[in-house]
Amino acid sequence: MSEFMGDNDRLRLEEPTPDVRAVITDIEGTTSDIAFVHEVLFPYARDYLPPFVRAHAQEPTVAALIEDVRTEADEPDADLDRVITILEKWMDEDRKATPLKTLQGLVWEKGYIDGDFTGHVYDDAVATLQAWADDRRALYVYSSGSVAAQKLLFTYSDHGDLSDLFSGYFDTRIGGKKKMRSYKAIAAELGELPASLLFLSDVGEELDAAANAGLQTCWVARDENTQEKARMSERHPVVASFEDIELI
Ligand SMILES: CSCCC(=O)C(=O)COP(=O)(O)O
Ligand SMILES: [Mg+2]
Repeated sequence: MSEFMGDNDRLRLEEPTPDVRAVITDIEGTTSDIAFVHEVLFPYARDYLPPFVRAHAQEPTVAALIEDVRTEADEPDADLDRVITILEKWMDEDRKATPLKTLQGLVWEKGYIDGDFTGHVYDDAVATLQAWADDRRALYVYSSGSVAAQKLLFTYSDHGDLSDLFSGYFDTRIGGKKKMRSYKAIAAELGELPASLLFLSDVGEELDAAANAGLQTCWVARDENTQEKARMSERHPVVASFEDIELI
Protein backbone atom coordinates (compact mmCIF):
# COMPACT_ATOMS: atom_id res chain seq x y z
CA MET A 1 0.00 0.00 0.00
CA SER A 2 1.19 3.48 -0.75
CA GLU A 3 0.64 6.44 1.49
CA PHE A 4 0.87 10.07 0.53
CA MET A 5 0.99 12.93 2.98
CA GLY A 6 -0.04 16.34 1.70
CA ASP A 7 0.46 19.71 3.40
CA ASN A 8 -2.46 19.54 5.78
CA ASP A 9 -3.99 16.22 5.02
CA ARG A 10 -3.09 12.63 5.22
CA LEU A 11 -4.42 10.51 2.41
CA ARG A 12 -4.41 6.75 2.30
CA LEU A 13 -5.40 5.05 -0.93
CA GLU A 14 -8.65 3.19 -0.33
CA GLU A 15 -7.93 0.09 -2.40
CA PRO A 16 -5.10 -2.17 -1.29
CA THR A 17 -2.36 -1.59 -3.83
CA PRO A 18 0.93 -3.37 -4.49
CA ASP A 19 4.16 -1.93 -3.16
CA VAL A 20 5.73 0.58 -5.48
CA ARG A 21 8.46 -1.24 -7.37
CA ALA A 22 9.39 1.67 -9.58
CA VAL A 23 8.74 5.40 -9.72
CA ILE A 24 8.37 7.17 -13.06
CA THR A 25 8.66 10.94 -12.96
CA ASP A 26 7.81 13.76 -15.30
CA ILE A 27 10.35 16.61 -15.50
CA GLU A 28 8.83 20.02 -16.31
CA GLY A 29 6.81 21.19 -13.32
CA THR A 30 7.57 18.02 -11.34
CA THR A 31 11.32 17.54 -10.77
CA SER A 32 12.11 20.88 -12.35
CA ASP A 33 10.81 24.42 -12.48
CA ILE A 34 8.54 25.24 -15.42
CA ALA A 35 10.31 28.61 -15.57
CA PHE A 36 13.66 26.93 -16.26
CA VAL A 37 12.18 25.12 -19.26
CA HIS A 38 10.19 28.10 -20.59
CA GLU A 39 12.57 30.95 -19.76
CA VAL A 40 15.96 29.27 -20.30
CA LEU A 41 15.76 26.12 -22.43
CA PHE A 42 13.02 27.10 -24.89
CA PRO A 43 14.41 30.59 -25.71
CA TYR A 44 17.88 29.05 -26.21
CA ALA A 45 16.42 26.54 -28.67
CA ARG A 46 14.37 29.29 -30.37
CA ASP A 47 17.61 31.20 -31.04
CA TYR A 48 19.98 28.37 -31.92
CA LEU A 49 17.81 25.64 -33.47
CA PRO A 50 17.33 27.36 -36.89
CA PRO A 51 21.09 27.93 -37.49
CA PHE A 52 21.81 24.44 -36.12
CA VAL A 53 19.42 22.81 -38.59
CA ARG A 54 20.88 24.82 -41.50
CA ALA A 55 24.47 23.96 -40.51
CA HIS A 56 23.83 20.22 -40.06
CA ALA A 57 21.08 19.59 -42.64
CA GLN A 58 23.25 17.26 -44.69
CA GLU A 59 24.27 15.06 -41.74
CA PRO A 60 22.31 11.78 -41.56
CA THR A 61 20.78 12.31 -38.08
CA VAL A 62 19.55 15.84 -38.82
CA ALA A 63 18.54 14.95 -42.39
CA ALA A 64 16.33 12.16 -41.00
CA LEU A 65 14.76 14.55 -38.48
CA ILE A 66 14.06 17.09 -41.25
CA GLU A 67 12.30 14.31 -43.14
CA ASP A 68 10.30 13.47 -39.99
CA VAL A 69 9.19 17.12 -39.77
CA ARG A 70 7.99 16.98 -43.40
CA THR A 71 6.06 13.78 -42.63
CA GLU A 72 4.50 15.02 -39.38
CA ALA A 73 3.52 18.33 -41.00
CA ASP A 74 2.16 16.45 -44.03
CA GLU A 75 4.31 18.63 -46.29
CA PRO A 76 6.56 16.11 -48.10
CA ASP A 77 7.96 18.76 -50.50
CA ALA A 78 8.81 21.39 -47.88
CA ASP A 79 12.22 22.96 -48.56
CA LEU A 80 14.65 23.73 -45.74
CA ASP A 81 13.31 27.26 -45.18
CA ARG A 82 9.78 25.88 -44.85
CA VAL A 83 10.91 23.11 -42.48
CA ILE A 84 12.54 25.73 -40.26
CA THR A 85 9.38 27.85 -40.33
CA ILE A 86 7.37 24.78 -39.25
CA LEU A 87 9.83 24.10 -36.42
CA GLU A 88 9.61 27.73 -35.26
CA LYS A 89 5.82 27.50 -35.24
CA TRP A 90 5.95 24.26 -33.25
CA MET A 91 8.32 25.87 -30.73
CA ASP A 92 5.95 28.84 -30.35
CA GLU A 93 3.07 26.41 -29.73
CA ASP A 94 5.17 24.20 -27.37
CA ARG A 95 4.18 21.31 -29.60
CA LYS A 96 5.45 17.97 -28.28
CA ALA A 97 6.47 16.75 -31.75
CA THR A 98 9.17 14.07 -31.55
CA PRO A 99 11.46 15.51 -34.29
CA LEU A 100 11.31 18.96 -32.67
CA LYS A 101 12.04 17.55 -29.20
CA THR A 102 14.96 15.55 -30.62
CA LEU A 103 16.42 18.62 -32.35
CA GLN A 104 16.01 20.72 -29.20
CA GLY A 105 18.02 18.10 -27.29
CA LEU A 106 20.83 18.32 -29.84
CA VAL A 107 20.87 22.11 -29.56
CA TRP A 108 20.77 22.19 -25.74
CA GLU A 109 23.82 19.91 -25.58
CA LYS A 110 26.09 22.82 -26.54
CA GLY A 111 24.45 25.12 -23.98
CA TYR A 112 25.02 22.65 -21.16
CA ILE A 113 28.59 21.82 -22.23
CA ASP A 114 29.52 25.51 -22.65
CA GLY A 115 28.09 26.22 -19.17
CA ASP A 116 25.42 28.62 -20.48
CA PHE A 117 22.99 27.01 -18.02
CA THR A 118 22.60 24.03 -15.68
CA GLY A 119 19.53 21.83 -15.33
CA HIS A 120 17.16 22.98 -12.62
CA VAL A 121 16.07 20.25 -10.21
CA TYR A 122 14.14 21.08 -7.01
CA ASP A 123 16.03 20.39 -3.77
CA ASP A 124 13.18 18.19 -2.50
CA ALA A 125 13.23 16.13 -5.70
CA VAL A 126 16.98 15.52 -5.42
CA ALA A 127 16.81 14.52 -1.74
CA THR A 128 13.79 12.24 -2.18
CA LEU A 129 14.95 10.59 -5.39
CA GLN A 130 18.31 9.93 -3.72
CA ALA A 131 16.57 8.37 -0.69
CA TRP A 132 14.40 6.18 -2.93
CA ALA A 133 17.46 5.10 -4.94
CA ASP A 134 19.26 4.26 -1.66
CA ASP A 135 16.16 2.20 -0.78
CA ARG A 136 16.68 0.32 -4.07
CA ARG A 137 13.55 1.66 -5.75
CA ALA A 138 13.98 1.76 -9.50
CA LEU A 139 13.59 5.28 -10.85
CA TYR A 140 12.64 6.26 -14.40
CA VAL A 141 11.92 9.48 -16.25
CA TYR A 142 9.08 10.01 -18.71
CA SER A 143 9.13 13.42 -20.35
CA SER A 144 8.19 14.98 -23.66
CA GLY A 145 11.78 16.19 -23.84
CA SER A 146 13.92 13.70 -25.77
CA VAL A 147 15.82 11.05 -23.83
CA ALA A 148 19.04 12.85 -24.77
CA ALA A 149 17.61 16.13 -23.41
CA GLN A 150 16.51 14.40 -20.20
CA LYS A 151 19.98 12.92 -19.65
CA LEU A 152 21.60 16.32 -20.26
CA LEU A 153 19.33 18.03 -17.71
CA PHE A 154 20.19 15.53 -14.98
CA THR A 155 23.87 15.16 -15.93
CA TYR A 156 24.47 18.93 -15.95
CA SER A 157 22.10 19.72 -13.07
CA ASP A 158 22.39 22.47 -10.47
CA HIS A 159 23.17 19.64 -8.05
CA GLY A 160 25.87 18.01 -10.17
CA ASP A 161 25.53 14.79 -12.08
CA LEU A 162 22.27 13.08 -11.02
CA SER A 163 22.01 10.79 -14.04
CA ASP A 164 23.04 7.70 -12.05
CA LEU A 165 19.80 7.94 -10.05
CA PHE A 166 17.79 6.71 -13.01
CA SER A 167 17.56 3.22 -14.45
CA GLY A 168 15.99 4.42 -17.70
CA TYR A 169 14.32 7.20 -19.62
CA PHE A 170 11.21 7.38 -21.83
CA ASP A 171 10.16 10.08 -24.27
CA THR A 172 7.42 10.59 -26.85
CA ARG A 173 8.82 7.79 -29.01
CA ILE A 174 6.87 5.45 -26.71
CA GLY A 175 3.80 7.64 -27.20
CA GLY A 176 2.27 10.89 -25.99
CA LYS A 177 2.02 11.54 -22.26
CA LYS A 178 -1.76 11.99 -22.35
CA LYS A 179 -2.32 8.56 -23.95
CA MET A 180 -3.18 5.55 -21.79
CA ARG A 181 -1.35 3.20 -24.17
CA SER A 182 1.97 4.97 -23.50
CA TYR A 183 1.85 3.95 -19.84
CA LYS A 184 0.86 0.39 -20.74
CA ALA A 185 3.83 0.29 -23.12
CA ILE A 186 6.17 1.57 -20.40
CA ALA A 187 4.91 -1.05 -17.93
CA ALA A 188 5.38 -3.76 -20.58
CA GLU A 189 8.89 -2.54 -21.36
CA LEU A 190 9.78 -2.56 -17.65
CA GLY A 191 8.21 -6.01 -17.22
CA GLU A 192 6.16 -4.74 -14.27
CA LEU A 193 2.47 -4.78 -13.42
CA PRO A 194 1.07 -1.27 -14.02
CA ALA A 195 -0.23 -1.19 -10.44
CA SER A 196 3.29 -1.58 -9.06
CA LEU A 197 4.42 1.62 -10.82
CA LEU A 198 3.95 5.13 -9.45
CA PHE A 199 3.78 8.01 -11.92
CA LEU A 200 4.46 11.58 -10.75
CA SER A 201 3.38 14.60 -12.76
CA ASP A 202 2.07 18.15 -12.53
CA VAL A 203 -0.45 17.65 -15.37
CA GLY A 204 -3.88 16.16 -14.68
CA GLU A 205 -4.40 14.69 -18.16
CA GLU A 206 -1.10 12.82 -17.91
CA LEU A 207 -2.06 11.44 -14.50
CA ASP A 208 -5.52 10.46 -15.78
CA ALA A 209 -3.93 8.54 -18.67
CA ALA A 210 -1.53 6.78 -16.30
CA ALA A 211 -4.34 5.91 -13.86
CA ASN A 212 -6.47 4.61 -16.74
CA ALA A 213 -3.58 2.30 -17.60
CA GLY A 214 -3.62 1.02 -14.01
CA LEU A 215 -0.61 2.89 -12.60
CA GLN A 216 -0.57 4.50 -9.17
CA THR A 217 -0.38 8.26 -9.51
CA CYS A 218 0.54 11.33 -7.53
CA TRP A 219 -0.06 14.93 -8.57
CA VAL A 220 2.96 17.09 -7.71
CA ALA A 221 1.31 20.51 -7.47
CA ARG A 222 3.94 23.02 -6.52
CA ASP A 223 1.88 26.22 -6.39
CA GLU A 224 -1.41 27.01 -4.70
CA ASN A 225 -3.42 27.41 -7.91
CA THR A 226 -2.33 23.99 -9.15
CA GLN A 227 -2.98 22.49 -5.72
CA GLU A 228 -6.54 23.80 -5.76
CA LYS A 229 -7.14 22.44 -9.27
CA ALA A 230 -5.52 19.13 -8.36
CA ARG A 231 -7.60 18.68 -5.22
CA MET A 232 -10.79 19.46 -7.16
CA SER A 233 -10.11 16.57 -9.55
CA GLU A 234 -10.28 14.17 -6.56
CA ARG A 235 -8.71 11.47 -8.68
CA HIS A 236 -5.07 11.56 -7.60
CA PRO A 237 -3.27 12.05 -4.31
CA VAL A 238 -1.86 15.59 -4.25
CA VAL A 239 1.45 16.74 -2.79
CA ALA A 240 3.32 20.04 -2.88
CA SER A 241 6.77 18.49 -2.80
CA PHE A 242 8.50 15.14 -3.26
CA GLU A 243 9.15 15.17 0.49
CA ASP A 244 5.41 14.69 1.06
CA ILE A 245 5.45 11.34 -0.74
CA GLU A 246 6.07 8.28 1.36
CA LEU A 247 6.48 4.99 -0.45
CA ILE A 248 5.49 1.90 1.48
C1 LIG B 1 13.71 17.28 -20.56
S1 LIG B 1 14.04 18.58 -21.56
C2 LIG B 1 12.99 19.91 -21.24
C3 LIG B 1 11.59 19.61 -21.15
C4 LIG B 1 10.86 19.66 -22.43
O1 LIG B 1 11.40 19.84 -23.51
C5 LIG B 1 9.46 19.47 -22.39
O2 LIG B 1 8.80 19.48 -23.42
C6 LIG B 1 8.80 19.25 -21.07
O3 LIG B 1 8.06 18.13 -21.10
P1 LIG B 1 7.57 17.37 -19.76
O4 LIG B 1 6.94 16.16 -20.33
O5 LIG B 1 8.76 17.09 -18.91
O6 LIG B 1 6.57 18.24 -19.09
MG1 LIG C 1 5.17 18.35 -16.48
